[in-house]
Amino acid sequence: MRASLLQLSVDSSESADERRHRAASLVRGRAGDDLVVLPELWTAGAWAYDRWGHDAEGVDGPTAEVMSAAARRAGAWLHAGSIVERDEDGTRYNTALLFDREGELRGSYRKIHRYGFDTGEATMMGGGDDIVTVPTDFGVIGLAICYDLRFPELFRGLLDAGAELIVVPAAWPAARLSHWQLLTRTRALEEQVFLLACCAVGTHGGMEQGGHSMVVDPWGTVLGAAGTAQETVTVDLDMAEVTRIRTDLPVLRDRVLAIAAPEHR
Ligand SMILES: O=C(O)CCC(=O)C(=O)O
Repeated sequence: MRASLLQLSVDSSESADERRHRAASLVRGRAGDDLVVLPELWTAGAWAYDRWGHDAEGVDGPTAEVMSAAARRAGAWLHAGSIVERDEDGTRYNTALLFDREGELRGSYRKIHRYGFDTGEATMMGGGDDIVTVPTDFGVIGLAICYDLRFPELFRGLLDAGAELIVVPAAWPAARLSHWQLLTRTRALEEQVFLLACCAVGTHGGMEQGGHSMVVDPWGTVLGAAGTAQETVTVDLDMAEVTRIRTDLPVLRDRVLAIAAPEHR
């Protein structure tokens, strides 16, 4: 299967609506791909806290509408990155959306681990509760977002739920690029999955986002990587590699589940 990461520039020079239409045109141009991926919170801006109230929307809001149409036009599965979701009670979430080739919303995931410690997302958004995997015609996709990369237990949960390919949209700070490069490879290697990590570039809200989107195979090898400009990374993935590597190097079979007992948590 063929996948593309759209490493989008997200800065304060355009409105959410302008960026939505720019992103949609990039997605429409990916006809022939099986999966297209966008970064985290690219509509409002992950670091533009002052925009979140204005740009928050439902999972059937303007981003979903435009992305659904773009997925249908490209004939590809579309991981539309994440949006600032506002639910009917007014609570905001950082929510990833996954559309199928017909533009149907087939999965949504509310980011479980909120970044910011005592600021930003950690105080302005609610956290999700659910591990989400979605079966597709090329394999089972697991969903995670940015800061989630620091929490291996989520990725083990995705593995146990059947994930063969994990998609991670991000707005990772450039200042911690080395963590990004280490964690993406580590999560792919430890769960023996393909990991598709799509980061934004550009500066807004005083934060430079690091780019360096990458695709890592279940052996931990980087199959494709971007730099620091807006660009597209396209890779061909042999999904049979997941079973092959899990069979040839059967470390997952050697898990000792007793050490995950609740008293040790
Ligand atoms: O963990 C980090 O260093 C960055 C996380 C982050 O930027 C995010 O979750 O939005």
